[in-house]
Amino acid sequence: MKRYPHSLDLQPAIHAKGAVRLPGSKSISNRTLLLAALSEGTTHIHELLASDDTHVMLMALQKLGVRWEQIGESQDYIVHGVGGVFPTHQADLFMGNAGTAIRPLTAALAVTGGDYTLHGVARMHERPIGDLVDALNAVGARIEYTGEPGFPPLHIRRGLIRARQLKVRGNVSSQFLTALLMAAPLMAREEAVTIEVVGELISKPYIEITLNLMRRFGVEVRRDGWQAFTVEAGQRYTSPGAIHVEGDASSASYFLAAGAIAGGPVRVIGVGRDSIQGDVRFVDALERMGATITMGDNWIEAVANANGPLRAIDADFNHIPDAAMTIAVAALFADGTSTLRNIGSWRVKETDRLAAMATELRKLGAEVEEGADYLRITPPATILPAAIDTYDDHRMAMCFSLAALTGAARAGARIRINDPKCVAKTFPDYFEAFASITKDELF
Ligand SMILES: O=C(O)C1=C[C@@H](OP(=O)(O)O)[C@@H](O)[C@H](O)C1
Ligand SMILES: C=C(OP(=O)(O)O)C(=O)O
Repeated sequence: MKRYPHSLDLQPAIHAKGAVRLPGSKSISNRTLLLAALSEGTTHIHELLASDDTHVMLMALQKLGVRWEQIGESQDYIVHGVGGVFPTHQADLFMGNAGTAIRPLTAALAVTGGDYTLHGVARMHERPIGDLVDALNAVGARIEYTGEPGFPPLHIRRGLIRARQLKVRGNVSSQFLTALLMAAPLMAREEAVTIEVVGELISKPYIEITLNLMRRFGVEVRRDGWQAFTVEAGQRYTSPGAIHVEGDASSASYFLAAGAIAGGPVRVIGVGRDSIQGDVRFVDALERMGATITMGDNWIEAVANANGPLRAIDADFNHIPDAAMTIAVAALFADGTSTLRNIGSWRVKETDRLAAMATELRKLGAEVEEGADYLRITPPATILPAAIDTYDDHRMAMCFSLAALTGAARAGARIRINDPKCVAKTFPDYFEAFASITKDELF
């Protein structure tokens, strides 16, 4: 893994320009690993993400008796599927802070049966999982909390699943529905399984990623809008042979925003117009702010507004909660007050992102109103020098690097990023990639 100093001083950079090859998508990587493990046959995964979140999934699968091999030094892996039953029936699994690992694995392990404990870093033990546990225990799973009720660590024992109809709340995290969907074919051996969503579902595009990958592994899901999802009996995961992981669209957001803020063109390679990741819709927000976006099959490019600064934006960001953090920092460069709405889920992610974002934007001189589920950001006349705390949140480190661009340069401000190594959760080489588009103006 990368070694970064305790803090990183970013020199102001006037222009951002260049091309960046993206690391693999976290959401696709961890879903693909689990589906490949559960399926019949061998799957060749191309360009898996190398990061903390995929590492914990790979290690967990290994402990569960799933065989996989990395091809040389590449990010290509071969996973030998176990056909729906993990060989090891007892394991203690460390899940780091990876929501895309702990939630789907909890459902899969509760259904396949065995004696398992799942735990993570301190923050993981503050991230809710109660809606998923309730949904599973209601149909006969035996999941217990070994710490605070509603949160990991968890102890899973063999239960007797009687699942025809499951109900899950969708307003805290979409990952609970994703977890149940991925486990549903394992429950639907003899009878169809329907999962009903209770109340509002947030972060909807992530469910499309889940359904898309399940289909590629041979399982069709019938749906009634966002309310109910049915897996017919007798469907099994089967390997598609090979699968390629797209570049990460959330990771793309930092570079595209850099192009929109500081001239461009900045191109990201690895994700394009046919992406299955909802976060590619981040470009709609950048366009509304005045940037020019061009998309190819496998790339996206951003150029700044030629006629003046970025325009302020007032929009609902529920569909792209991760990339929306990038907009919050881009708002520092806009011509007025921006409002990011419907982002309440920020409070239960790597940190309380609403509070963290408000605190750190204020250090740079912005006026910030922090609502229960919104942020209103008025940029300062000039960005102040500041040491940005990152709260062990990779996205705080990555999006605040943008504060070192043009506006800051005029003020001569240095931006310090504390604890930059937290980017390892999804993008260990982030700061090298960021330096490459600002060339020798940074560091
Ligand atoms: O399913 C996924 O891959 C993800 C869903 C989102 O979480 P929520 O559904 O909790 O908003 C997102 O923030 C997370 O980074 C990845
Ligand atoms: C919320 C995030 O992660 P997780 O998959 O752990 O929920 C994120 O990457 O921004």
